[in-house]
Amino acid sequence: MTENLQLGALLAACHWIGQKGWSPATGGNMSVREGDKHCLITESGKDKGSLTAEDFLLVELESGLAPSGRRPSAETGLHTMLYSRYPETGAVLHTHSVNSTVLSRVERSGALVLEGYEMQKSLSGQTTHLDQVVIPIFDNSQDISALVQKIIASTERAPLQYGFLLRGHGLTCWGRDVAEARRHLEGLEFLFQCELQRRLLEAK
Ligand SMILES: CSC[C@@H](O)[C@@H](O)C(=O)COP(=O)(O)O
Ligand SMILES: [Zn+2]
Repeated sequence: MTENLQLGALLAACHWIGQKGWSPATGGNMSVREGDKHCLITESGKDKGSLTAEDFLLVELESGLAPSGRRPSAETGLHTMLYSRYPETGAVLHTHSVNSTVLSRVERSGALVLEGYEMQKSLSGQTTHLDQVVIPIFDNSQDISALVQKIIASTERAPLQYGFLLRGHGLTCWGRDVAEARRHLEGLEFLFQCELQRRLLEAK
């Protein structure tokens, strides 16, 4: 296998995520596309803030299995679903920040709607604070296959863009490459913090 040129950028992103406190206690998982049929994803149970290249496993998109026999992330199915259904996806970041965990519970509906923020433009394709950015929220489940099926069913109503929240669990976001996925993560986390503070201050 030739070297994946995105892996260095992903490792740097994982270390940055660790420093931000967005993947505490082994939470989170990260991956990059490796051609049409594979991705490289974090091994299950690793501390995501101190990963090395050896902690990434080659996984088949179709089966979700690692030919090496090692155990990929418990949430591999969410990554392989994104690479399989959205061929432009090049990198996926799943994190467990306090803000994404809390906001996904405070908002009880099936989506977080963000509007009025200049930083919405950190998301590719967004050009104005006047538009609405809709981040779907799916109820958390330990049955990742069932969760993937629910998410796929929801895409018939609206295709996924940028990211989605799992209630009480965290954020999964992606991009065409690591740099874009990282910008989406940082932009969304900024927006989540603004939205939580706005709701707190405006609460009667
Ligand atoms: C710290 S428990 C978190 C896990 O259950 C899971 O949600 C997670 O994000 C990390 O799982 P992993 O199998 O290491 O990829
Ligand atoms: Zn998780």
